[in-house]
Amino acid sequence: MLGQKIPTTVVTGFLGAGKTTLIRHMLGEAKGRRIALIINEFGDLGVDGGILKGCGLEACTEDDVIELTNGCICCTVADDFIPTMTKLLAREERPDHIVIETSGLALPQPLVAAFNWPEIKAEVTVDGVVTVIDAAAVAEGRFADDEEKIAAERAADASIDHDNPLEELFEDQIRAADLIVLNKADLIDGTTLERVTEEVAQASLPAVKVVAARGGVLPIDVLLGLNSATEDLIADRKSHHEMEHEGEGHAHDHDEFESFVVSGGPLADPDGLKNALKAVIERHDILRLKGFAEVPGKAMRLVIQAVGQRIETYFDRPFTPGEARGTRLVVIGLHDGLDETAIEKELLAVIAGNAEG
Ligand SMILES: Nc1nc2c(ncn2[C@@H]2O[C@H](COP(=O)(O)OP(=O)(O)OP(=O)(O)O)[C@@H](O)[C@H]2O)c(=O)[nH]1
Repeated sequence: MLGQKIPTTVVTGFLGAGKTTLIRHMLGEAKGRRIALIINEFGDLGVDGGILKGCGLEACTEDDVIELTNGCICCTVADDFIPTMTKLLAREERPDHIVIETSGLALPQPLVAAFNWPEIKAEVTVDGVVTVIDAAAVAEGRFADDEEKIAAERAADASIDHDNPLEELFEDQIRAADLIVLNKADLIDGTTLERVTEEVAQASLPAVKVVAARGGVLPIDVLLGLNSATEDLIADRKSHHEMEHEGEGHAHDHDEFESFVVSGGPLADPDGLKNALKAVIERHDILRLKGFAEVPGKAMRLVIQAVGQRIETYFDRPFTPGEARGTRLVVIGLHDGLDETAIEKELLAVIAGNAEG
C-alpha cells in the first residue's frame, strides 16, 4: 500500500545458532507474503544463501535472496547495505516484508541504526530484531559465564573486554533483541530449558519475549508483525563496543575473528567424514565450519555443517550443469587461534580420505 513503510525483520544470533534454519522454515510458511531476503555472511563463500536457494521453496528464488558477502554489514553500511536496500525498494513489485540475516559475528546495533538514514527511514521500518540463541550451547555454559565475576574483572581492567569478544557479542545480540528464540531446545531437557530461559531473560531488556524452538520451527506470526520500530529505540541498546568508545570516533575492527575457505576435490570418504572433521575442529578450536561437497557417484550436493563438535551433513540439491564441484569449506575461528596452514593441510587430508584422525 502506498505510503506504508515496509516492515523489516533483522535475524541475528551467534554463529551456528540456527538463523538460516529458522528463516528457511519461516519462508515455507510465507502464506503468499512476498518476502525479500538479505543475507550477510562472514566468509567468502555464500553458504547460507546457497542453502536457502537450494531448499526448493518458491519463496527462495534467486531474485528474492540477496547476498552481501562483504563480511560485516556495520562496516559497509554506506557502500553495500544502503545501495542494496535502495535497489530493492526501487523494484516494481515491492516486497511485503524484508528479512535480513546478519552474520553470526555481527553486531546488530549499527545495522538497525542504518534504518535511520533518511532514504531508508522514509520507506522502511524495523519490525523487530529476532535474536536466535543456541540453547544447548548456553546450557553448557559456553556463553553464560558468571556475570558478577565478569563485571568485577571488567571494572578492574578495561582491556579485559577484548579478551572476551565472543561473550560480548552474545550479550550485544541479546541486548538488541525484540524477540529471543531459544533454539535447539530438542537437545536439552525441560528443566535445563527453564534455567536457560531465566538466564537469558535476565540479560535481555525487560519487555522482551523469550520463546523456545526446535529446528527453528515457529509460527510465522510469532516472528513477523512485532511492530517494534526498533530504529527509534536502538540508541538505548548500545553494544559494549559503542559504550567503550563513545565519543572517541573509534571504528571497530574485526581482528577478533578470522575466516578462510579451503577448496579441495571430491569427498573420498563420506562415512569417515564426521569423525575426521571432529578431530580437526577440536585440535584447532574451530568455532564454525560449513560448506558443500561433491561425493563421487552422487548427483546431489552434500551440505556440511559443524557448530563446535556437532556435525550435520545432508544432500540438498543436484549440482547444476557447469557448476563448480569439489569440496569447499568455510572455516571460522578466533584470530590468533587459527593456524591456517595446518588447518588447510588437515582438511585437505580429510577431503582426500587420508586424515590421520
Ligand atoms: N539439533 C538441532 N540442530 C539445529 C537446530 N537448528 C539448527 N540446527 C543445526 O545447527 C546447524 C547450524 O544451523 P544454521 O541454521 O546454519 O545456523 P546459522 O545461525 O544460520 O549459522 P551461521 O550463519 O553460520 O551463523 C545446522 O547443522 C542445523 O541443522 C535445532 O533446533 N536443533
